[in-house]
Amino acid sequence: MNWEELSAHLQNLPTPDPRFAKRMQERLDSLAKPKGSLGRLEEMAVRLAGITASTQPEMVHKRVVVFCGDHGVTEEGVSAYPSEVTGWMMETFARGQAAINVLARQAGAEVKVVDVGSKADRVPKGVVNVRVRPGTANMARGPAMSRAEAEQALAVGWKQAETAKEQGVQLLAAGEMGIGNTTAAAAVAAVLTQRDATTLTGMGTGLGDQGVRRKAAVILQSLRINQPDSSDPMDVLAKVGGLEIAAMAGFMLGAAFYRIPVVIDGLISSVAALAAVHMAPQVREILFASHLSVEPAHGIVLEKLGLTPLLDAEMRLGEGSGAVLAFPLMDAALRLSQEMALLSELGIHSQS
Ligand SMILES: Cc1cc2ncn([C@H]3O[C@H](COP(=O)(O)O)[C@@H](O)[C@H]3O)c2cc1C
Ligand SMILES: O=C(O)c1cccnc1
Repeated sequence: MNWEELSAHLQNLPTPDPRFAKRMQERLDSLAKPKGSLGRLEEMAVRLAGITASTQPEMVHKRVVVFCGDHGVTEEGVSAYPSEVTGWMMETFARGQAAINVLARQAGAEVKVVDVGSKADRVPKGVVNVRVRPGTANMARGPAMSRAEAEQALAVGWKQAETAKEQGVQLLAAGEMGIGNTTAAAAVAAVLTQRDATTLTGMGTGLGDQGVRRKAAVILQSLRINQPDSSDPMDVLAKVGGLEIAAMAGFMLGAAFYRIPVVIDGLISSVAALAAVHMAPQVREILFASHLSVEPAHGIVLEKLGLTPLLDAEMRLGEGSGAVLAFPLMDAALRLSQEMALLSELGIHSQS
């Protein structure tokens, strides 16, 4: 799908069907428990019913897509690890030995790894090679990429949602790998939330206080040099974003188009979500926030999205790790709606 076709779809993304959401709420209210007592699990089941237009949504086929891209801004010393780690982790994903592989096995989900812009010498077997360019340019010196490249990366993500639909995937998670991407994510977050970049800057992979101060200065310089237009999310993604961030935004837009729920992960995927919502507000309706990352910008971004995270496990990994941890909670929510006895079967009535 080319950019013109894709952007035409953005104008009329579907919204959840309130009739199915209402029927699910009625069903939950009739189960053998006090009304509302399953809290956020109930909310999840209701939302899933609306998104899938079904009173018995099935989330059997689950997938996390890990979008990989490198960042030219690593030249400025903004990460505790070198860029080469992105390629090494792609190898590890392919061997099934990264944290995301373990957590996905635990959750009964597939892992799909997509190289949208790494600088790795070779793309490991099993990793989808759709590289738009080998890493972004250093955003502290000029735009990270051209608008056309950002659009291409976005289309890569959309295509992954389309493929998931064709393959019958019922639940998605958006993950990423890209050394330097907490810098890009904080920069995009600063523009889209209109907050001061310094307060949004965190340790990433493990910078100390001095490193975090330097990183904040690099973000401020990148914003000053590029002057991204906050009313134009594509401009923001191109100038101070990243290839995997743009791809994740496209993935979420595509998932909204195909009515597939997406669980977002930590800071980076949440920033991609915010960019997607700025392009098409309906995207929010298919998104679920999994956890609250240690990164200081994450809570602010989730608040802007209007989403409440399910877990706070003090994680700061990425890859989609927190997102797949939330998969079993969604399974639980749906099983409860399907397997519990009804109050009426037990002859129980509320007295209020
Ligand atoms: C071994 C390793 C595995 C990772 N898996 C995810 N990340 C995470 O760390 C990176 C972002 O942090 P920063 O902006 O500080 O570079 C991303 O690749 C993210 O996915 C990793 C980082 C490392 C070192
Ligand atoms: O919040 C995240 O997802 C995160 C934080 C630090 C490093 N990588 C990812």
